[in-house]
Amino acid sequence: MEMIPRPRTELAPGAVHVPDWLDPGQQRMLVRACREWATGPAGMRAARMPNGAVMSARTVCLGWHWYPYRYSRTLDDQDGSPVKPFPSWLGDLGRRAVADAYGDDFDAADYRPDVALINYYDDSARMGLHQDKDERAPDPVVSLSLGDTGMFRLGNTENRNRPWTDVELCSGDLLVFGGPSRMAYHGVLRILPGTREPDIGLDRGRLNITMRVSGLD
Ligand SMILES: O=C(O)CCC(=O)C(=O)O
Ligand SMILES: [Fe+2]
Repeated sequence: MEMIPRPRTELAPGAVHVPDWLDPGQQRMLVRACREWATGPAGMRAARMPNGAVMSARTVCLGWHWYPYRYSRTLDDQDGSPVKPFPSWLGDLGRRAVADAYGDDFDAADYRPDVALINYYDDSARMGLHQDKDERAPDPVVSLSLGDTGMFRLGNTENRNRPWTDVELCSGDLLVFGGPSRMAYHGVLRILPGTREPDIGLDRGRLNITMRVSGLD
């Protein structure tokens, strides 16, 4: 947490950054949960893109398993085992996140995320600009950051060029992007090693949890 409070910011219409949304106890609890989800079998892996390139972030999924570029109930690009369940408490947290970010602008009570992607970034990992577009529902994406700060870029919905807004996502920060920003290109430019604070049980690197509504059944 910073000494100088960072303001809550609307980065673009429908994209709201709420710094320090999670208190240290909640962050610690989430790190513990991520550790459990990351453990094998069917643990974290670096997804392979259709062109053969391997992502530098490592990912584990809950509810629906994502691999480039679709969702499945089974880990088709790993051992074929069933995806880990999406816990209802995580959905509750996602609903509170949308309610806090949007206030009355969106009926958060109806927000029912059924997918989470947990990404782990080591010091050199990044994530190229992309859209989250394998979901079939228009609902917002909820993003929670833990550990080292990530330099995040929120672009426009048309292409990977400007305009964009760069923002540091620090441990405990919430970002919700929905509405007119739901299809915004976004990515992680770099990790700022050694910036994690407070002690939440993550010695290095950055965790990011995104919750989404798949629109699948
Ligand atoms: O790590 C982040 O902040 C973004 C992750 C992301 O964009 C994704 O998982 O699709
Ligand atoms: Fe994304």
